[in-house]
Amino acid sequence: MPCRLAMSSKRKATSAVDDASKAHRASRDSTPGLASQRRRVGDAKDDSWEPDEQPNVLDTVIAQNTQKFDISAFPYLLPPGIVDVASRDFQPEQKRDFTALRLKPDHHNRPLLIDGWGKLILESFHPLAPKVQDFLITVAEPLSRPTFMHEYRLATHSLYAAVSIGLSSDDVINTLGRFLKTEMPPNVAEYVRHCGRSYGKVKMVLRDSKYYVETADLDVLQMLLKDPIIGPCRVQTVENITTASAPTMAGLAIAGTKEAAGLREAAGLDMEESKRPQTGQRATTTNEVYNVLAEDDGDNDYSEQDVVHAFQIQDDKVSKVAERCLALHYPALEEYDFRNDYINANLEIDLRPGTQIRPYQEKSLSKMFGNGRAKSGVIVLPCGAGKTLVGVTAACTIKKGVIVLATSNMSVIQWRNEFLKWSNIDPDSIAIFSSDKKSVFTGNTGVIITTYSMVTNSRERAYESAKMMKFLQGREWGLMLLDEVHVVPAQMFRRVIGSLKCHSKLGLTATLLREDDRIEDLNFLIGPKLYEANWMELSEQGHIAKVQCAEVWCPMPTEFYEQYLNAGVRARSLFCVMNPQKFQACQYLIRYHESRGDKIIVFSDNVYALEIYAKKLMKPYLYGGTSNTERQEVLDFFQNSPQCSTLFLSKIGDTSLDLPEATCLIQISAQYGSRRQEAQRLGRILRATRRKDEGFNAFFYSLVSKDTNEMVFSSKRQAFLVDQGYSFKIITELKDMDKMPDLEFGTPQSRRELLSKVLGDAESKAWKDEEKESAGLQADGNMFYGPDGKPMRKAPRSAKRTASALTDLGGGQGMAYVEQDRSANKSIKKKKAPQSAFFRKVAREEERRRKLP
Ligand SMILES: Nc1ncnc2c1ncn2[C@@H]1O[C@H](COP(=O)(O)OP(=O)(O)OP(=O)(O)O)[C@@H](O)[C@H]1O
Repeated sequence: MPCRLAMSSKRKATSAVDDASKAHRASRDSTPGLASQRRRVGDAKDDSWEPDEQPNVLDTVIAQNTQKFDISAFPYLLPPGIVDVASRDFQPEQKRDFTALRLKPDHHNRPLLIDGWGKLILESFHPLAPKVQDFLITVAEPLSRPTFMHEYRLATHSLYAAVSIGLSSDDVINTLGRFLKTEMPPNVAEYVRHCGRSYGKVKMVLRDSKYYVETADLDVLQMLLKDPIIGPCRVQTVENITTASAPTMAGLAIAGTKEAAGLREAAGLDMEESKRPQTGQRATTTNEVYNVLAEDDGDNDYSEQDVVHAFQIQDDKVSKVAERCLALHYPALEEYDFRNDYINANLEIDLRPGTQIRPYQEKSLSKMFGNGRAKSGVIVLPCGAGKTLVGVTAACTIKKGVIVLATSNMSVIQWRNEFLKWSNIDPDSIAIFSSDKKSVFTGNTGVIITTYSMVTNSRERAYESAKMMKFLQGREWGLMLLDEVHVVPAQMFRRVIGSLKCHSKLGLTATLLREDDRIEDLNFLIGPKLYEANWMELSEQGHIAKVQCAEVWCPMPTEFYEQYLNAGVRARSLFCVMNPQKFQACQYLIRYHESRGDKIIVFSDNVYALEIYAKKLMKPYLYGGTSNTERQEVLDFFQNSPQCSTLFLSKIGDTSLDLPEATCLIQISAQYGSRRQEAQRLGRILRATRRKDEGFNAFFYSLVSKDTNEMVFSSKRQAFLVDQGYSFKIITELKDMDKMPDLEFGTPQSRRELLSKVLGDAESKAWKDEEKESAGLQADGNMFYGPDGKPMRKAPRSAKRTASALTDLGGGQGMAYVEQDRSANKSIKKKKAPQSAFFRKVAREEERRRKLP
């Protein structure tokens, strides 16, 4: 490590400082697992000041009021926007009170503890831990997996997922019982049994382009029909309820992967062609459906187990019905018996013979195809762990029409390339529907790759787009692949689910996170979480890079801090990022890592700061306003030239950027407390090609201005990564930084000049440049995220214009062009020559070299 942890003796005495520090501590304390992770920093045996170990007024108050403390009575103790300490730190403590539990005599041989709320704690250092972990990942939801203790929770969805792959409630209870240090609490056992009983009773089936709710249980049918929400969603046709013989269950099959080494052939792959389900016999049309069906039941040859009763629901009510079924504890399963689908055309697609599926990819797919059918749900793998290949393999297994939804045009192209790379699909069978390109596949069926915004666009469409949408909506798809599926719960994307008819859906993401509470909605919009990989395990195995994370505290010079305290909320972030000591830390770290041969990405959300930093340090930079050609040029240069070791990136680089050369990341400004952005940025260095080198480590530095809101946000941002097992070291001082030659802003005079420049620009330029960023992003079809981390369709209100590629501006690409700020466009036009000082410098140097004799 280039840095030394050192004691910061200075503590400013202003009340504002105390507030900020308190806020910081409170926020840290409010993050589950964080405090313990922070303490691990102490393992470094330094004598550094540790925030967790300082006496905290809040802790004292809490300690004195353990039984009766009501945080709402003390709102002034918590800074606005911080989750209250009482509910995060204390109530869960009560829930995790294990004192009443009786340990089994041989408890030391067992690695698992459970409380009365279904929370499980695994000793991950126990010899049995790997086995238990495999089981837990099937039946429970991982909450936090730091080095020594893993937390899981038995949740309804995870139990449903377990039952769906053939585990019975008793299997779950007995297996857990074997691993537990204590007896299983009876209420938890009852809860598991309850989930087992209701699971699988209701199914959502797509047949002949119509959606049906199916059940074999007449009591459940009656309940659903009488339900005030589900009842009205029924399609009132002559044939209200149909009764059919139940389709036979088939064995496990991951078809289409037989050529792929590494993917275990599952039992029953050579499944018999089972009988096609008979199509519906008419049952009755009366409102007293239940009674009549009951009579019918007695009259026909079917036993209750052998028949299913179904009623059709309106296409646009599918997610509403699914949501309600879940609320009634009868989740509507979406399972696709693709082997017995004789209606939809087969797609010629198989994995290429050389394709080697990694074990965790195989495991995740086995959860999807666990009972011989394709289950809808979500697979969570870390950034760079190969979600695309998982999606491609699922498509090769189902072998029916596939629709892929991606977040940007760039991602659409990447998906197409990955399909061609991993599978033997005919290139003509892949179509693209994006703002840049529209193509169709030639055969009866194929793969179509599009963006969320294309299929949710509610504006009047160009003729070509409208035709394409009709094509998408007018047929059944075997599989819908939803990339970055965490965006789906946004109101505008929900429509996608209803408007496209798919037999199965697979959501893929690294960060099943939203700052709102809508992530749970994926359970009925897509399906349960089927698999979530362990980041630390994958980095131990070399599939993703090992990363050392650090938060570098950068004190602010007094004159900057005064301005910071007097500034409004938005301008404060400008002073934080323009803090000259932060600049120096960034300069120091770049120099250090360049000298080690690292390739460095510096991330700044603030485009004004991005430009100033990059120009001063003579490095290339990219932001939303950079043209596509220059963007490609800069990326190629960064990847291939030893002359370029550092690249400055705005948030356009957060996702979908494959830069395997990058080994170090420095974050100077970020989007408030967004946990997802932190993880996505870390993802840029997880794919480092050098990850398999002996002793290799990538580095992630988050630079925060000390005693400011940045510290609070930083703690919140890290929470997700800490739960994945990363620990952030706190660096309070960079060794010998002030002795570094050419250190910028080393004199009071230069700092004063910087301050007056920032003050002068604060009102105008700084924020105008954010508009440029937004414009560029919109042209790219990327998502915006608001201060709360929620995805937004449009640029923030301050954005005045939409820039795009010239070809798009003709209106034929299905994108509307709005120009409201003409002067801003002029400034874009002016910038035809390379904007980057770095490139100008390279050009000058080349010119000089040419002139040399
Ligand atoms: N089984 C595999 N064998 C070899 N290479 C693989 C395998 N799986 C994935 N990869 C490679 O790993 C890299 C990352 O894959 P991919 O882009 O699909 O990751 P991702 O999980 O989608 O990342 P992000 O979340 O950052 O978009 C790619 O270069 C891909 O080709």
